[in-house]
Amino acid sequence: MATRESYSTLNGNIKATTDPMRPLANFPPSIWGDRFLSLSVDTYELKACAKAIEAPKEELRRLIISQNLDSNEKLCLFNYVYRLGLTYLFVEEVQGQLDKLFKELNMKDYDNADLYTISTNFQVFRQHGYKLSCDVFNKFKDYRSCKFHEYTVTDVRGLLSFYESTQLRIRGESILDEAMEFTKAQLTGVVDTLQGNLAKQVKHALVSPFHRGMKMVEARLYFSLYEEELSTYDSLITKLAKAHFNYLRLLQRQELQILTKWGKDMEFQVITPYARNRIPDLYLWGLGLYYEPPYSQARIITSKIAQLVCVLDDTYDAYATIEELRLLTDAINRWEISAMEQLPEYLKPLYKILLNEHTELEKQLSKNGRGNSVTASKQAVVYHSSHFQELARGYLKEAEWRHRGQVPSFQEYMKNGLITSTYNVLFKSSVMGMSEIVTQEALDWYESHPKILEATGLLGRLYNDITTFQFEAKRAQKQVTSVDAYMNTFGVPEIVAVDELKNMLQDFWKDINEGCLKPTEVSIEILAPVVNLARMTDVVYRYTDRFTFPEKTIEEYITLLIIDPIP
Ligand SMILES: CC(C)=CCC/C(C)=C/CC/C(C)=C/COP(=O)(O)OP(=O)(O)O
Ligand SMILES: [Mg+2]
Repeated sequence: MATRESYSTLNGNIKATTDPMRPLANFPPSIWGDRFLSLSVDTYELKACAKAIEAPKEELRRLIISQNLDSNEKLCLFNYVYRLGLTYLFVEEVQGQLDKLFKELNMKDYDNADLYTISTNFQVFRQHGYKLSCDVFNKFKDYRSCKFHEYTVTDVRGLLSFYESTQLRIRGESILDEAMEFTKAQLTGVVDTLQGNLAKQVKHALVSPFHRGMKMVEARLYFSLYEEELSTYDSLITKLAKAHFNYLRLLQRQELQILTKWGKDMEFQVITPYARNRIPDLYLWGLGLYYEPPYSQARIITSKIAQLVCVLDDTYDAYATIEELRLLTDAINRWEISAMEQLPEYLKPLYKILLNEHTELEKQLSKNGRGNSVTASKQAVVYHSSHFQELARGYLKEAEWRHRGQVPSFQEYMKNGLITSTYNVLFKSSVMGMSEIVTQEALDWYESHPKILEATGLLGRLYNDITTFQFEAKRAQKQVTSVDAYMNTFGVPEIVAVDELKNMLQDFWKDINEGCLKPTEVSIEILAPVVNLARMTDVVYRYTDRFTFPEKTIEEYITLLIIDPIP
């Protein structure tokens, strides 16, 4: 690295001679400051809000299992329940009903059904893991002209639901690939001519398709955008949804207060002033992974780990010199407090936090867990620290490429990219946090490199690269990304490389969708945070890097979920 002055290493001890020139990124500061420190949540109020859910929940349970609804009415009800984020309250009931409906399904039933009905049925089955064939859409296509029928174009509600269905496609479903392009083009063409809520629904779906959105935000928006439809259907659902949003909002305020206090106690602002100190934004990631109340511990652990990963990433990419990074990586891989001695003064507090937080986690999980879950979560902590070490080595590899001005082959980049996507660390954080439901079997599954995990990790790596490579190229040394590696390996210009990487993103989503179809390798509860992480990645990196520049999306989402009152 070009340094104004430099550090020298003597027998593993670094001596600061003068200030080196650092690859500072000038990240914008968090807009939240200490704002959430003063959020106080009354425990009595929280309990009362939890209690307010019970009565409408029981009423809705009765409706779900009642014999009075026909199959289409049931699927319609499950669609509302799912889109409002309420399915987890009725897992067994919904599962039992869908099992029966899917078994009894006769494809002939769809002969006279319209585009909206078929698309909604398709979404409900696929969202719950039932592989309803995409052939149900064949009748909307004219096979002589290879085009979708003219009459579909005038059915905007049907088109919208068809567009949402295409987001659930897997590899080989070419009719859904075509339908995605077709519905998107048609909806884009008519959106400005539409009125009222339908206009808002189409506009929103074009910007953020439901399946790829953050669940709780989509639920809140669904509640307001589909209010008329919901209220004509059954006031019971709106009553439950409102009580549920109220409870969740309070719980989230409490969790964010705890995390803000933790961030202040850790003094990130003081020890890593060069890094992104973004607790509320990273809490949003945690919330995106699991919003259900029982996963409070998981949200808090994941958000803390994400903040640690964030300052570590910025230390590697946007502050330390290559010599310092070699020492830091070595110390992280030694994972013992005495290794702190080899670090420059400014890195010592960060190193101490990394180790201390893991020890704290171990203590907390042993204290809270029960029976087998203690053994599994202890094992998860071990895996977690080893993935943290792997992450540090991955970050160093990137730094060495950058330092030498070397561009690796695309294959080599992707192998390391899976590590630097941070997803192995984040997945292990979720395993630790969800300790109540984590078994040794689930842990073994994580370690067996399942396709859905790889697809989610690589989705993160490529999405992040595509939206950040231009910003990162402005630093003192150019960051190496998949865009450079692809251009170099395949000898194509930047525009072609970016296009190819974007196509890969679509394939990763297809693999993720496939991994959620029955029979799944692990339970839906274990799969949920994996898919939700892919959703958060899509939300944050779909257009630009909305993590580094959070005023669009992240700030709007935090305001909607945590600050604004429930209407
Ligand atoms: C990488 C990725 C998809 C992260 C999403 C998960 C997440 C919230 C991780 C913690 C913060 C982090 C490292 C953000 C990316 O920074 P960056 O843009 O500087 O990442 P880079 O240095 O790896 O390119
Ligand atoms: Mg970075």
